[in-house]
Amino acid sequence: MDESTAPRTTARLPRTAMIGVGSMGGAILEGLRAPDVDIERPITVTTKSEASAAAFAGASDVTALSSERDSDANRRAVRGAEIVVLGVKPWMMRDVVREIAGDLEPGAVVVSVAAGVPNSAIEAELPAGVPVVRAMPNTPSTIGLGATGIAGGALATEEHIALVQRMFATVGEALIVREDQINAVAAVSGSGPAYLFLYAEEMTAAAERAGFDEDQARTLVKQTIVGAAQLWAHSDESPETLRRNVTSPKGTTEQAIIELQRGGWAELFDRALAANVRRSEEIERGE
Ligand SMILES: NC(=O)C1=CN([C@@H]2O[C@H](COP(=O)(O)OP(=O)(O)OC[C@H]3O[C@@H](n4cnc5c(N)ncnc54)[C@H](OP(=O)(O)O)[C@@H]3O)[C@@H](O)[C@H]2O)C=CC1
Ligand SMILES: O=C(O)[C@@H]1CCC=N1
Repeated sequence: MDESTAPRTTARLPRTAMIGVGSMGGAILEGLRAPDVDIERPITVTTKSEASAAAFAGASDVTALSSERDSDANRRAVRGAEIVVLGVKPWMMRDVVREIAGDLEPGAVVVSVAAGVPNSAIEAELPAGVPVVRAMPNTPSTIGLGATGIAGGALATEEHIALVQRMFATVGEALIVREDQINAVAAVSGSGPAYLFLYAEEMTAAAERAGFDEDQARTLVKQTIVGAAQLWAHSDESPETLRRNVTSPKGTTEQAIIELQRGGWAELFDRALAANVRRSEEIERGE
């Protein structure tokens, strides 16, 4: 573990509100709801639609409010919260921040997970002195295996950043980075699960073309990806060594690897990551 990652801790996380619990906010929420996570419960969450809030009906650990049913839902949710996690789309962020600005508890830290929204843009909509921290998580947070980059804004102290790191460390690895690295975190790990799922889709389709039925192809590919990932997780070896362990000299893997390397992966990944970062920069410019 890098020294900028936080150890999992047993200290209780304070009262938390989450504005927007869709794909990403919902993944963080599910991670935080794990029985071994020590957090003040209930966690208050808001959604736009009543249908999304209704999914939490009967839950004792989550209070869900929708802005469709209650136009004050977001303002109500942040009252009493020491951490406010904003999980709405980037282009909704400014309106939501303006909406809650007057109802934040003194000392509350505002955490945005939005791509392409700088801390300064959020700070500009808040009363003077409210600390803001950016986090760039990913969806495996839902099972406690997330990877999150964290960068404090101008008013965030080491304690604020440590608190946010502690929260995200309960749902995976949480690294403190510079804010100018957040777009690259989005490109690598924020979006990263999608690249792996694309690999799974393409590999499954190739397996079907090689003669397996859909179920067989899915089983072979899924178990290979999950097994290889677990093997890496349980090993001190580099991916290169683990790859070489599969690749017998003059064997079959070697031939496939030669073909794959002809695809120019280094340039391909450079281009993909650069396109991802460019999109964050466009969002930042309001495009
Ligand atoms: N998806 C990912 O893997 C990642 C996403 N992010 C960032 O996370 C943010 C959210 O993305 P994602 O989760 O994919 O988006 P989703 O559309 O899945 O979720 C958005 C959530 O916001 C809610 N919402 C919309 N408007 C309001 C409102 N006015 N008040 C309260 N809640 C509202 C929606 O409610 P309803 O369900 O009712 O519509 C939904 O719960 C984005 O800023 C994105 O950049 C960052 C890293 C990874
Ligand atoms: O695609 C997106 O914009 C978000 C940010 C990182 C992952 N998903």
